[in-house]
Amino acid sequence: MEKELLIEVKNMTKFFGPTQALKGVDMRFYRGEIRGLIGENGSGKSTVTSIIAGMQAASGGTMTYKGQSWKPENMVEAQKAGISMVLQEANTIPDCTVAENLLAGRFDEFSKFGFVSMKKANAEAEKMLLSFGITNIHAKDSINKLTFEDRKLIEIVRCVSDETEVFVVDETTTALSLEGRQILYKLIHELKEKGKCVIFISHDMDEILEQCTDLTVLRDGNIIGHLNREEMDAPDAVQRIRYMMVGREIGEAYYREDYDTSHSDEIALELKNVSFGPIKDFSLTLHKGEILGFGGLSGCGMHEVGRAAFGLEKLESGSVVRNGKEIKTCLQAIESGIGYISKNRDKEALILDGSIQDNIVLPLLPSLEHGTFINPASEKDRADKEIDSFRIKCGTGKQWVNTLSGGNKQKVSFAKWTARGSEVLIMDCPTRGVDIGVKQSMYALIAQMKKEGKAIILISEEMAELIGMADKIIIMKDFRKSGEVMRAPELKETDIIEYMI
Ligand SMILES: Nc1ncnc2c1ncn2[C@@H]1O[C@H](COP(=O)(O)OP(=O)(O)OP(=O)(O)O)[C@@H](O)[C@H]1O
Repeated sequence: MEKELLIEVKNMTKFFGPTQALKGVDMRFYRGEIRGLIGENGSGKSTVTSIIAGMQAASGGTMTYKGQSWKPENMVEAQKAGISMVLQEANTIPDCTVAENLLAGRFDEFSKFGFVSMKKANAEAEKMLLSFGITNIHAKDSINKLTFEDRKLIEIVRCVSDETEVFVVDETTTALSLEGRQILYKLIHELKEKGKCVIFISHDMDEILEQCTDLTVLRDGNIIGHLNREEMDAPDAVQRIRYMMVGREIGEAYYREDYDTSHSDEIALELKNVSFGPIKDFSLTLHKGEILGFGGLSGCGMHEVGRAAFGLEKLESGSVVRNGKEIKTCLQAIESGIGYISKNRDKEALILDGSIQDNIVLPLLPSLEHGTFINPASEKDRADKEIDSFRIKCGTGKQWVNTLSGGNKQKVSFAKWTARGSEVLIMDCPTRGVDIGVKQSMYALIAQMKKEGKAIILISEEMAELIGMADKIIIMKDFRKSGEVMRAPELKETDIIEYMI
């Protein structure tokens, strides 16, 4: 059957100053498809989709939507016309309830004589949540109290309505919990069945191959090619897609290949009977040369443990200890050689209105000081070294972080701790949003750090990442440790899931 064309993009270009993000892109999107978009960090995926969704204008080219010329002024216009997009970064309105977030811009529907009936609004919000199968979040909940992962779900619920014709998901899965991912997958398949179009951006090849009906590969602002479902099922599909993405062969070796779980007896960091909020009496010991993985479902407490280990949580009792000293603040943590890559990249990991260089050198400034003077040349050298080794796609280190693509921002939040030579690294979803080539280098770097005797806490929603990298995996459930497994060739995801549910 002939597919019905929904959106056509012709010869689209986009310039950001000297950077050309799109170099004459042609694309067609049809009803009833889940179109994957894949490509290295900075290849133009978010740029092209954000233009379709009205967030910014193209520099050149044309678009049609349902056969008519399409040039939206803003996201609201696009959303009203049926095109909505979930962004990579957190995008909920703080200090409001879940209902206020979900119904923002729609309160007229629930008001009479200027008075809003919150009862009706809350009932509507509750209905929306239920229709997505979300039962653990409620209309009256404060959005501030929700986890990062649950706030991402709220964004999805807000974006999709009966009127949605095109739903763009920009690298969202890695921000969700494992349950959140299932809700998203169910949703996109329902939309496909209803003849809508889903544009699905992801760096996870397995996810793309499982969920999408078609795939488009971008590289450096160009479309490199398309694959249909049959081509995606071919035995050489993964190799072919990788080659299209990076323009060279990428080896299979991805995670650690060794099974050596030995480490020094020396303790690098200890959490001793720590209690705060729902976490009660939690202890852990991290040794030099050890990679300690943490996994679990949404709200299991693993992200909170990472924060506490970096001095970000106010403890009710117990202590965080490194080298015999208590760590009570993140400043003390940094001074004692601890680094922390937060999952909440834009809010906790980066100074968005600052340069790449400033972000990278900030934690190591004391080591660059000569008296009261900091040599600008050494700042630049240290930053340039990290920009090179992480292949951060930018003009110069002076470029502001908020102009980088999502994956390139993630590289900066990783690079600032490697530049500092942190002895203990707490990584909360460190490879979030980075492409396969960089992921490979990050994993190699983590394995190298272990060899150098550095101590690593790896918190991850990716079970393959935990199995592939950790010496020991601690599984959490309901804010407690529910299980523990050791690295082994025969270790499978099901061995971990058993302790999660
Ligand atoms: N506001 C901006 N100012 C300057 N450059 C920008 C801006 N937005 C995007 N760019 C640049 O445009 C290029 C394409 O970025 P885009 O976000 O589309 O990449 P992407 O394929 O979505 O990457 P990722 O996988 O990392 O999310 C990058 O080089 C990026 O730095």
